[in-house]
Amino acid sequence: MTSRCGVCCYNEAKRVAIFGGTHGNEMSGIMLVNMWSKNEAEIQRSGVMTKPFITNPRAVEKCTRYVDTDLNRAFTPENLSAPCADELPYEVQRAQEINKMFGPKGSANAYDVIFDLHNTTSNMGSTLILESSADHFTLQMVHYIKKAIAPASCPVLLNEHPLLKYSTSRSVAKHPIGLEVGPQPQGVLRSNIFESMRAIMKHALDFIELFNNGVEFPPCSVDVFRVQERMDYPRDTNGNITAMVHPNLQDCDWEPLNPGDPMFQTFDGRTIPYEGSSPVYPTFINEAAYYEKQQAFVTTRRETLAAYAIRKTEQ
Ligand SMILES: CC(=O)N[C@@H](CC(=O)O)C(=O)O
Ligand SMILES: [Zn+2]
Repeated sequence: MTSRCGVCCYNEAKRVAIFGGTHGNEMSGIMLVNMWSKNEAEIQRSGVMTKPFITNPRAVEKCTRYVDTDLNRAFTPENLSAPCADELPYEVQRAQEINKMFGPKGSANAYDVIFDLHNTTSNMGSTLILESSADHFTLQMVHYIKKAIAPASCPVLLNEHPLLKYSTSRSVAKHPIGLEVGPQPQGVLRSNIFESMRAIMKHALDFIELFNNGVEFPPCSVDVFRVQERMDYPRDTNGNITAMVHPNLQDCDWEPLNPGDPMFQTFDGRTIPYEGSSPVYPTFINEAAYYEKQQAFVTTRRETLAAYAIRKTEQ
């Protein structure tokens, strides 16, 4: 809501959750959430209730992405309204439980903010994932985090593509935000990745505390990478991949890929170039979990979003 003076007012963010283990083999987020569950001091802020929570305990137990189906695709209206039944896939049942605890999605009762901690095998660094360019609270938050961790960089991935957007665990909150840090192999804990995640969460919670204390954040602009297109590996008629990510592209997340640049390399050494008409910024390059999703990487375009000034609604 914009008031007459052009400031966007949002309610205080009193209920905040930090999700880990939405994917059971992404270790840094899981370890942080387990650590904070034992000792909450580090994530406590005045006037905020912050709940660390393991979203997919069975997958964590098995150290696998999921048991029956991807939990981070399961928060669809159909799944959330399906009659409860033991025959439902485990993650659909779990999505219903999470929706009861932290939602209901889209309602006034839902948690204010949910951070969802993920790790990627891609060389993406510390990436914040937004689901809406119209949420000025999260835009201001990522602006604050980017400034706080500079000169280290913190790219923002905006996933509001009509077809490529999916129904995430965090989407039950009023203000969902994903944190994706890599590279970290599946099932592996790397101290540098763990510490990067921890630092970003510190700044994110500091922002919420300032906001709740009545600080007004002035209008600002935020550079984001908007999801454009899913690029699959070349495949044969049986669906088997016939090429790999080209060495020139491997690990080059967020760097421009120009028309004609090498994209894939076939097993017999042939180069397959990128044939788009203009430069794009690839990310999630060679993410292990995306082979099954027919995705070698996703292309993005750079965009600058305008964030309105925000402050808390006066009670
Ligand atoms: C590697 C990985 O799991 N990435 C997440 C991204 C996100 O949370 O939006 C996913 O596909 O669900
Ligand atoms: Zn994940």
